[in-house]
Amino acid sequence: MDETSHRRGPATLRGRARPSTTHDQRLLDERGSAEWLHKDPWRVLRIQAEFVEGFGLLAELGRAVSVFGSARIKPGSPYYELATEVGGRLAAAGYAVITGGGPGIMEAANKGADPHGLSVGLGIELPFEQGMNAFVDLGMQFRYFFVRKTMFVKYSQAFVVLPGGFGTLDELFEAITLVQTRKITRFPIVLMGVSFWQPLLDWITGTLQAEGLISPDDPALLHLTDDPDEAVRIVIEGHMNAGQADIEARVQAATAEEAGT
Ligand SMILES: C/C(=C\CNc1ncnc2c1ncn2[C@@H]1O[C@H](COP(=O)(O)O)[C@@H](O)[C@H]1O)CO
Repeated sequence: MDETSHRRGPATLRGRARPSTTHDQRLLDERGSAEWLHKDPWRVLRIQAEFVEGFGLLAELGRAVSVFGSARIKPGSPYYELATEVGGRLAAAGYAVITGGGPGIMEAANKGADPHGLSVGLGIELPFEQGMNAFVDLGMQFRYFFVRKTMFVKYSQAFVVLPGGFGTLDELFEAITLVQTRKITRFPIVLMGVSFWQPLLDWITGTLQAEGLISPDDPALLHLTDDPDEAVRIVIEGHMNAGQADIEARVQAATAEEAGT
């Protein structure tokens, strides 16, 4: 590294970006202001603590499915009832049901799950006061969206997505991207509410696929249904395939290890 460069972990800082002091200088030599306490590097510890608490809380969850959907859909609406149904059937099939812990579809899925199995809420701190919905058995309130999103993906074997707005679309497209890029494998994504999602699927095939922006196989990453039983069947089949693939991978690894010794 030349003299005009500065290395900070994996980052290279040159020219204007080069700091005028070192970490040691800032640690040992700075006096007075406590401003640094509010700066980003310090926040990393809070972020880290949130990961540790989340991993600790959910480590023994067992199999689980995350259910996403609008915070604004009210009890009594058909989508609320659908979410209650699918939450109940997933729990009866032995899956913990994880939601964002809020109102609307989240509350509906927790409500359906509650009498049959474990009902989980991963809430998010918002500018307005909002508690966990009344049907959450195991809950945690997160400060950071990205930490919370890691928990949904890490501790679920599938996502079920009901109609929603930006928050729901964000959660859906993150999951599709993770599956498409094989960061998570054998992970069913079920869209419930055919008339709501069909226009999006038409755009995905008619525009994204037609313009070569996704692979021809990609639209098949999404399953579409209005039937809670079919949604649960897709989840269970995906899970069984994942189990089979894991067994095959372990057999292959063991065979390779034996051959090497
Ligand atoms: C808007 C209202 C409450 C917001 N409360 C939320 N609590 C927990 N999780 C939330 C909340 N809002 C959004 N989310 C997450 O995004 C998805 C829903 O977002 P959408 O824009 O409503 O589709 C949901 O799955 C959550 O994970 C007023 O009551």
